[in-house]
Amino acid sequence: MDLAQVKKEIQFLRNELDKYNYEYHVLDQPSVSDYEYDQKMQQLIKLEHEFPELQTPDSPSKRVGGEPLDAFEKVEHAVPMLSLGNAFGEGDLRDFDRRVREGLKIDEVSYVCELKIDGLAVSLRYEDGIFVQGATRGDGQTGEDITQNLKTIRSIPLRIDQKETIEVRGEAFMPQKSFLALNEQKEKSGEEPFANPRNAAAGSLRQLDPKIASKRNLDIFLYAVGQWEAGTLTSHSDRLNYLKQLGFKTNPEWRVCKNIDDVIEYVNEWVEKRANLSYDIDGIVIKVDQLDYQEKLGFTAKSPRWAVAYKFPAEEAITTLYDIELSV
Ligand SMILES: CC(C)(CNC(=O)c1ccc(Oc2ccccc2)cc1)c1ccc2c(N)nc(N)nc2n1
Repeated sequence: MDLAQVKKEIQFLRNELDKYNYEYHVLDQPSVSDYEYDQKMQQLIKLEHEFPELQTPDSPSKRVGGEPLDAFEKVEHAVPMLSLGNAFGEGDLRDFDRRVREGLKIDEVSYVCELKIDGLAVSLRYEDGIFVQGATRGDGQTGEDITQNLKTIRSIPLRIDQKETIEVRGEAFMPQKSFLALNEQKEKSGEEPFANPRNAAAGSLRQLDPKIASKRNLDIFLYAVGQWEAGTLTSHSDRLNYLKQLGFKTNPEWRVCKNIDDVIEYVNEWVEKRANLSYDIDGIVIKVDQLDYQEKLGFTAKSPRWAVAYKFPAEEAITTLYDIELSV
């Protein structure tokens, strides 16, 4: 094959692998076998190895992790990653709603309720449609550059069909199944097991060697947009739909609630349903849906006045469950 044909073949393989990856890890609807996926990946890696000048940072071959880093670089977030005030009961939620309605001088305001995934907050930056940088939350202003590790999360798109610079935020996490398998492996090799999936996800993303992170089956749900010049949407729910349209994995359980009574109903529903999820959650995040209302309410020193995290009571039961699972 001449160089032009190699280029075409590489581009074809990349598009195929990106498509398979999206179907499997974002839609959970694979259209090819693992064997066929691996075959195509091996072909791509071989061609990129033979023609290193055709390597690009957004190739699906980068999912398996490159060389280990000596240290993580610091990253200044273009837009700070804020934290959330907490609510511990129905009274706190009604107080939050009252403060919001008084701040807006209106009688009823709709909210978006989202599951609060028990993982690690991260920010993903895309320039010219390419995933160029991923960082931890850090202190909200400065985080650590963990781009290489985040590239190994198969549900993170390495390219999106949007040219404006955009920063999206979400929670990286380890599914319970992967957590139990990892701890079994650690038990077998006499290593200290992780206490919970959140620590396992944080520990995996803090590995300097991306090949380790690549084997940890991490996943992510995106839930917010940070910097985005071209942002013209008017509600948070529209933004969640837009993130999904761009190819990001968003959590399917979010709901628009027309008032605080519906929010409380949603929260109570998930106190029960939480145990059936394949990942850990530690609460529900409630956000004023309309972006102009968010703008009007603004922020305290470190949190938005238009959002709150309802925290579930810390569960002994869950930890006991992991202990039982490990002991069998
Ligand atoms: C609401 C927000 C705090 C994100 N939003 C921001 O971080 C944020 C940051 C600057 C903003 O605007 C500013 C721009 C410039 C300066 C200051 C603020 C607006 C929102 C948040 C935090 C944690 C969440 C979580 N664990 N789960 C879900 N599901 N949602 C979450 N949402």
